[in-house]
Amino acid sequence: MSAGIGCRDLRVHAGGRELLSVPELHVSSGRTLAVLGPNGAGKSTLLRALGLLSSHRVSGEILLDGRPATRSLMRHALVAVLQRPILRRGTVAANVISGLRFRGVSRREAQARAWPWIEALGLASLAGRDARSLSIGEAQRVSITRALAVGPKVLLLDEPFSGLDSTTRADLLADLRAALTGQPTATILVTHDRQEALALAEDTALLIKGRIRQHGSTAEVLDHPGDADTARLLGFTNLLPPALTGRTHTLVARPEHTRLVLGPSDDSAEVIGTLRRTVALGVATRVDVDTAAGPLTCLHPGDLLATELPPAGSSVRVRIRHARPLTEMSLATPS
Ligand SMILES: Nc1ncnc2c1ncn2[C@@H]1O[C@H](COP(=O)(O)OP(=O)(O)OP(=O)(O)O)[C@@H](O)[C@H]1O
Repeated sequence: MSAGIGCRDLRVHAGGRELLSVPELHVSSGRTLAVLGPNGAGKSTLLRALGLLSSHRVSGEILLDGRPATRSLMRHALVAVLQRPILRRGTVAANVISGLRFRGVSRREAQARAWPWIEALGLASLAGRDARSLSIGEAQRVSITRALAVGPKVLLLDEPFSGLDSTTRADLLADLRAALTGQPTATILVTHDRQEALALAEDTALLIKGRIRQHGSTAEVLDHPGDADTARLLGFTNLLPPALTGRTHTLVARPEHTRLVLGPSDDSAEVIGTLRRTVALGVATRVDVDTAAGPLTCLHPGDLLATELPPAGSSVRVRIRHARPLTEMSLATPS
């Protein structure tokens, strides 16, 4: 019996169509899985189905510690944190404690158990504040602290960082990762942001059109797209088919690894194209190039002077560093 949450032959239907089909998935206690996918991929559908929270037609098995989950078992095991924090009236401390109180823990014990989490998540100075006066970032921090204080077997996070500014998000991600380390919680983070997957999750599953296309360690999955859809999702937006490169596989590359060749060069790995447009982005300059096999985007660091770049319509050479072949990864669940 494997501790954690999982599913077998999970299918979800609504509105006369299949929204999700996941033959097998398992997240062990103590590990975090990021489910990364574009809008409409089925991420929230998967999360709700796993938590037995779905209002759609669901078939298959949801497993808690290797056994079929019931609603009552799941209610005790699970805490979910959603995109918009829902806080109760009262102070920050009262909100953090409320998760434990809701589970029947006495006030005295709830306070004793919640306080270390209030301190660990940096909320001590806000503990007496009215929760309704908090910023969205502070409110989400309270919501996450309330979830952690419960010590859940399963923690489901549905894009909880998406409304936060980048600094607040980075801080909360780091604090959450530190707080989860060593805890026997199986955590699933739904996100469309690969930086969040990198910051929080040891494992990542790529979900596209209701199917898991890749699943493995986060570092491996994020760097090894298996098809054009996953390449786009992971930021490898430049596709180079064999006809363009002479290689046996299609290669993919990130724009930041794709540059115009601005000086003389006889590098045989270059690609020929026509410069379509140049856009100054402040910290970088984007150059769009049309090739015989489709468009390529180059990203040059800094603000390139117009005089350094050839005019639109010029024939240009493009050099690609760190191109990756599209290679199917194993869909096996990581241990
Ligand atoms: N009741 C319904 N009937 C038909 N289709 C539905 C229903 N509810 C959701 N869907 C569809 O299911 C698909 C998956 O939705 P879901 O909210 O799970 O995606 P998501 O990956 O979480 O997207 P986002 O990142 O935009 O929140 C979408 O195409 C959505 O339109």
